Amino acid sequence: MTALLSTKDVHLAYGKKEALHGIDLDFADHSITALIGPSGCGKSTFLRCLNRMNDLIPHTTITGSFQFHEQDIYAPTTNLVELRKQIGMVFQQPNPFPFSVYENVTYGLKLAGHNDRKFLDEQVERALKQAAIWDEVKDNLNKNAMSFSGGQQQRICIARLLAVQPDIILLDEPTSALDPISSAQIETTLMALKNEYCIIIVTHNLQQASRIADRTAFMLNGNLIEYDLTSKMFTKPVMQDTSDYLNGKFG
Ligand SMILES: Nc1ncnc2c1ncn2[C@@H]1O[C@H](COP(=O)(O)OP(=O)(O)OP(=O)(O)O)[C@@H](O)[C@H]1O
Repeated sequence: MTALLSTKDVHLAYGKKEALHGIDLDFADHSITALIGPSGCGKSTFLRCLNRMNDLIPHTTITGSFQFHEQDIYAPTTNLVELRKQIGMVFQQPNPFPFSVYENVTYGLKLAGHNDRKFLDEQVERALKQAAIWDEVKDNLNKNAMSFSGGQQQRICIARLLAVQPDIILLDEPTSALDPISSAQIETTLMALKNEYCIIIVTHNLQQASRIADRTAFMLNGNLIEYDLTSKMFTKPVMQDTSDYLNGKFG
């Protein structure tokens, strides 16, 4: 596998408490990787390392290597705004800005200095189509994004991220606050997006991981226990802990 993003020996401590104990994970382009494991095992912490969201948490120490496009994500010269454009994040609770759909999707582009109306219109349509929400909002682009359903808001947030053409999409339990139909729509959207992006998703939903992820990483107590093709891990896990977790013995 050729890795777009490669991490080695990642340790993270919140104050004196170490939450990640040396994680090595490679992520391929054009694929979905799921991070699974019981509550508190460090999935979200690890995910947030990938676009330096943990930098915002005081007293956090991070060591290890994070190579992305042959660049060290934690190099002092890294431009964080640019990094978070290249490695965007979708959260558990949909968090559109309290503006129109159009303003949400053009937000990052305008920040980057794009003002040409035709260009912005094209990008809005492209991003909303990629996020599979265009048909539902195309006649209401000036409506407040927060007036849509939770599932629609989540897809608007995905479109907002896609507008700035990221390389990697991080998702932290993006469907756990949604109803089953909205969750299924997001899963279908992600399956289509993986043809163009590297997608990394934290999920508690093992069925979801088995449905959409090419590879799955199982974490436990801040350690990476097993990482493999999802089809293999879910049928023939190597480690006993993985087998026990997948069989519902804990977690
Ligand atoms: N901001 C923080 N400050 C201190 N400790 C934290 C912080 N965030 C997480 N932790 C601790 O780090 C460990 C890993 O938490 P994390 O949220 O990454 O796990 P998780 O696997 O994503 O859990 P969940 O599935 O419940 O979201 C836990 O012990 C948690 O209490």
